[in-house]
Amino acid sequence: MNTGIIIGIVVAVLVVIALIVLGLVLSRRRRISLTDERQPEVVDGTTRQVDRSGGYQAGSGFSFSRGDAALAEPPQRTPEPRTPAPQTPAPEVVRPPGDRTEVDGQPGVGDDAAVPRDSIRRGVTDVSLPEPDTAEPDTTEPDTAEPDTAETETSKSAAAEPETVEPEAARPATAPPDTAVPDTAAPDTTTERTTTEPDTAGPDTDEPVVVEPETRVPDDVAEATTAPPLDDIAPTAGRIGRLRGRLSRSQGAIGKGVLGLLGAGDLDEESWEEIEDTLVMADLGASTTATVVETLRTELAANPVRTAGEARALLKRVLVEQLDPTLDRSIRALPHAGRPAVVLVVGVNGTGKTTTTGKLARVLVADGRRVLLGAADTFRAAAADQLQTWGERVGAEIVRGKEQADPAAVAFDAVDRGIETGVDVVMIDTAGRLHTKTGLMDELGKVKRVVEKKAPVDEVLLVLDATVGQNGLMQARVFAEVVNITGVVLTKLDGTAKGGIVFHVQKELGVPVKLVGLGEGADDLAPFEPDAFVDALL
Ligand SMILES: Nc1nc2c(ncn2[C@@H]2O[C@H](COP(=O)(O)OP(=O)(O)OP(=O)(O)O)[C@@H](O)[C@H]2O)c(=O)[nH]1
Repeated sequence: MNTGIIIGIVVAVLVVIALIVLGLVLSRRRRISLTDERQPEVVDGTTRQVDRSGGYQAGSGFSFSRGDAALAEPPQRTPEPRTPAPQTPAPEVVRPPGDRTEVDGQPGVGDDAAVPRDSIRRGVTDVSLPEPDTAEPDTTEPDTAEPDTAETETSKSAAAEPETVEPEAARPATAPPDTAVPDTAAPDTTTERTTTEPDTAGPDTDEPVVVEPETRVPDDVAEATTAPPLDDIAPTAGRIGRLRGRLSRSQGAIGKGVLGLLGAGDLDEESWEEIEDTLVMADLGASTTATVVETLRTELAANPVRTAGEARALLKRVLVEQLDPTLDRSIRALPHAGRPAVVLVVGVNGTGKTTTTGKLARVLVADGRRVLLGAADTFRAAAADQLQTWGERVGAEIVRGKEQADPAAVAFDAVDRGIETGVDVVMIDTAGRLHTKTGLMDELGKVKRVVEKKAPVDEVLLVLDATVGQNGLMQARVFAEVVNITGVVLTKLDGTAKGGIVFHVQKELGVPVKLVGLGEGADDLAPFEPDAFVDALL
């Protein structure tokens, strides 16, 4: 055969083979796969929370609502869609100068505190609780006084500082669970501060750090090996019923004590006095006690009870009435106007703010919400560590600052970050403060004002320790003056016979008790429901 013909045949065969291969490749590319091999695209620190809830929704137990204050301000930034959270590490939040509150012509946070921030550290945690004396003279200057000038000076001094922008980015962004982040964040963040930031005067004013454990992990495999295991969260519905036994001490006082007397038949004056004493001892407060006794006397005069059951039903009705079941006890923790809800948690030290913040975050996560925690308790490094652990257990991101950093700056950055990442709610844990330290209270007021430059604060939860009784009320009054409290959380009800404080607190403050802490366990938080609560007491 002619060589030319052979070459022609070979070329033709090669062309045919090439065409077949090309056809196969093209047909593969066009094929639509029905299996999603890219699940990790929606897995990050925040979407994990959604996955985690797995359709598990809170029942009627906890009630969440939208804050209406938000309607006033339009959204400043369009939040990102929920699922696509950043895959790449977002090591530190660095705000452009224009974003900082301190260049808004407003006073610098902490500038009017009685004790300057850059002086010796305030020993908040060392002061015993509670301190009933509220008469400490206020030597603090008004908010709007000096701060501006002082700020300008500190800004200048900061501007003079060398801006050695450094290897910060190379530092692993994810703090290990038990590592104190303040230490890792400490030295180099100062160099990242812009010249107009609030408290550049001191070395302690570092930029808040975002800790988002899960978002650092690129894919499922790595996540499985590095992310801490997430907690199982106890069902949120019907908790107060399940935790009923935790109220046993109060139960003995109010329930058994008063019921025993009521069921004893005709009551003489001595018996009524005993009932009154029992209620006062249980911390119902003089006014509520008087009303309860008066109502019981009237009701019993008209319709004497014949059985223990009737006595119980009467006492329950009278007590529930005192708790005003019509009050709105929903937690304003739902996003609105394209922004996350902002919940501020305040109270003196040791009442259980951090614990409550963590517990509530769990409930929200269980409800399928995306939560960001702001550790604005910068007075106590352990508080931020504690909160971080809570966050890691449920997969919530946390923004924290170095110890002694500006709490308002941390709170501001937490809200900013929450808006940026499109979470549902930002919960800010503040430092424990004593109402007798007026400067500290000023600072708390500022935290709220500064946050409100970014987004309205929807809920201010005052955490009160039920075991301190009446002193808690004094604290509450001072807090109510500084920040507009919208709800009370009564903690440690499991450790006291004075469950009656619930009545007193609500009547005194005119603010509903919304949540109760019934133990140190992660899920020992229950919504306050007057009917179920009184039921548990009796
Ligand atoms: N028994 C009981 N203990 C609680 C409850 N809530 C909180 N605690 C405990 O109270 C202690 C103080 O709680 P924290 O959350 O650290 O209090 P805090 O208000 O954040 O304290 P500071 O950070 O110092 O301001 C911890 O040991 C908690 O476990 C509760 O409902 N019942």
